[in-house]
Amino acid sequence: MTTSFPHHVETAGQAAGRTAGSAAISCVDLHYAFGATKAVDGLDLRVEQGEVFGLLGPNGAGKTTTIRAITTLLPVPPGVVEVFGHDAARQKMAVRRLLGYVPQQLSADAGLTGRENVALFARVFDVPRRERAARVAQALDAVGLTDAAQRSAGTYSGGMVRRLELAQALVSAPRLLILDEPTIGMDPIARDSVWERISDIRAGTGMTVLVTTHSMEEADQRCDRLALMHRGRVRALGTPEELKAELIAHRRESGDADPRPPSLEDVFRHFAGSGLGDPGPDERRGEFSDVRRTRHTASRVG
Ligand SMILES: Nc1ncnc2c1ncn2[C@@H]1O[C@H](COP(=O)(O)OP(=O)(O)OP(=O)(O)O)[C@@H](O)[C@H]1O
Repeated sequence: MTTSFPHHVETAGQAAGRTAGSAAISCVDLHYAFGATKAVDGLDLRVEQGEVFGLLGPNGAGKTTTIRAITTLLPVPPGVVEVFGHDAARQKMAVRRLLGYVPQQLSADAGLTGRENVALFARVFDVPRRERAARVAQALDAVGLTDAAQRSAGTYSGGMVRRLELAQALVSAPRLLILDEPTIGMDPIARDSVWERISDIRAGTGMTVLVTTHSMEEADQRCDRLALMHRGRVRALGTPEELKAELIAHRRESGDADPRPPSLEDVFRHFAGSGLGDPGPDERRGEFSDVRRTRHTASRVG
């Protein structure tokens, strides 16, 4: 991959508000409830600059709610969530300018071409008009969609749709990329292709990545550190190897003589009381309509 992806350039105002050496993401005692449901219940989280950080947990653990708080889409009190030192309550626009977000819901429009979809995001994210065409072309190139850019997104395979959504998130050259289940509905080849694109871009820009996934293999292979969420809190935190070592130590202390080296699945079964596993029917390359079925559907996709 030869694409040189642009680095995020801070304005003077952004730089002034940023704490030197700040974490990419800091959440301190984050709470969020939907009525009586405590979706996030005292979450502490620190994601360092430049790492690929995996947020794992069973359905309903609070991962998406946490992401929505970080992306300023849910209201949080001042002083609780910071992104590169910017307060998500007081400096919403500064936070939004720093991040690219690929939500679970489809964000590509089937009726537009690939290029039009990315151009739309360039406008929404305020990429300067004179840079737009070049940045859209770079983003499409970075995800390997240049040749398909003139085709309608409705003709794309599931893997191509996800790469298109990645291009949409990348067109603003984010310092923090947030991916909510980026490879759901993809076969292993399409999955690897998405991660290779992300890895290429990170190598050029140092971009931080926060990802949620139900795939243990993805978490093990792609993430520098992981947090396991359960019932709105972080229950375990560390590199995949540290988490496995923690389970071995726990087995030793509790007299459990299981001689098998633990897998991440074992770690999560231990901390969350149940396994995570991949959602079943997604191990195939889907068409646009399949992706739509396997993910929550954005209302603007017909
Ligand atoms: N808009 C909402 N209204 C009411 N309850 C909600 C809403 N969004 C989330 N919840 C509830 O909050 C809790 C946490 O949900 P959340 O979507 O954050 O979990 P998650 O870990 O992302 O789950 P999944 O792996 O299924 O995506 C769940 O009990 C969920 O039902």
